[in-house]
Amino acid sequence: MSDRSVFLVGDHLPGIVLPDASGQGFDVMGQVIAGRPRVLALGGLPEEEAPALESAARAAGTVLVEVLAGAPDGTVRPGPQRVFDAGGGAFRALGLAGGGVAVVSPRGRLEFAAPAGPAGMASAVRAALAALPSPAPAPPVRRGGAPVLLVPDILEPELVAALLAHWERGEKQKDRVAGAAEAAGAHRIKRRADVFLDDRGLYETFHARLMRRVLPEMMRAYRFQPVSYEVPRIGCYDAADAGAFEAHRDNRTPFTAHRRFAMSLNLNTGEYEGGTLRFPEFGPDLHEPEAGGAAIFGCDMLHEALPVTRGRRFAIFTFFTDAEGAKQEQALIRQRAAAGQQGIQMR
Ligand SMILES: O=C(O)CCC(=O)C(=O)O
Ligand SMILES: [Fe+2]
Repeated sequence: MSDRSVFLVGDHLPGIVLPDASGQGFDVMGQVIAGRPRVLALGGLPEEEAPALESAARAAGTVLVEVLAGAPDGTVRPGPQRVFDAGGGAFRALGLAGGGVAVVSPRGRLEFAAPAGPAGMASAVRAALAALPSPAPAPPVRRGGAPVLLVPDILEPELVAALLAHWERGEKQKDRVAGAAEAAGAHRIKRRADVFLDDRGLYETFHARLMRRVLPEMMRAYRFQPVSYEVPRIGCYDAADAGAFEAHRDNRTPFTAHRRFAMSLNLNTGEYEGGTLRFPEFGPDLHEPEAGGAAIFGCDMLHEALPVTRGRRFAIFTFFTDAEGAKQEQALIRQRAAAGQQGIQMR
């Protein structure tokens, strides 16, 4: 397995199917246990501690799984689920080649990974259990709302800071909307200063996060697999400018018809007032993912970014498309090139 298959904390995990003691496949991501935290003890637990740890895991609403190096041993015993990873692929993919504790979040992400040897394994499992978020108070019953996918923690704070610095340095495009016909009224609709993400290194890191943290969520929620997305732009809505993007759909011009899903990923929160996202066709709910998290929604949905009334709101935006949309988009790019308009060049 190459380095590319090593998952970082925060990445969405694919199916992890390993044989149990009798050789039967057990999927750590399978529907029988998905939706609960799963605590993986890679390297196994001391036999005398395993039953108590399993009870503690169960009491915490989690599933404890021992992942053992070596082939299935044919011994079925009470205690935690035991699975076998003879090739060590799961150990390496989780970044714990030498063993340790990994936690898979209810959402299906690698939430935590810490190396531990046999002597420290029991206390590492206890520490992981203690660090799990406590269960939410009475959950709300929803009877409406927009079909918008909210994905937290896509970008880590360092990457957010680098993107903000890129905006500071970059050439600002003010109030630009796709399509000449709308451009005249652009300032009315959109009051935002954008900088394209045209730095290759930053783009590549951003791309890697989308691949691991956004595409699997879009597949699960919408069964949609983008084939491409527009060059992302970092936007600033400034209260000084009554920054806002009034109600619109994202695919209603010849220049935007190829778009299928929009992503609006916040780069800061708590530093401005207003600036929330609203889908007026679906009621008054306001959406504001925490910094590093995004709202992803279909491009046919009417939406607006409410005016920023204090401070500045920063976010990064892109639009995903499918194979058919990508063809349309390529045709547009060729038309523009023929008319002497250069696209965005990566630096
Ligand atoms: O500010 C937002 O979150 C939405 C931006 C938006 O709708 C757009 O760029 O088309
Ligand atoms: Fe939009």
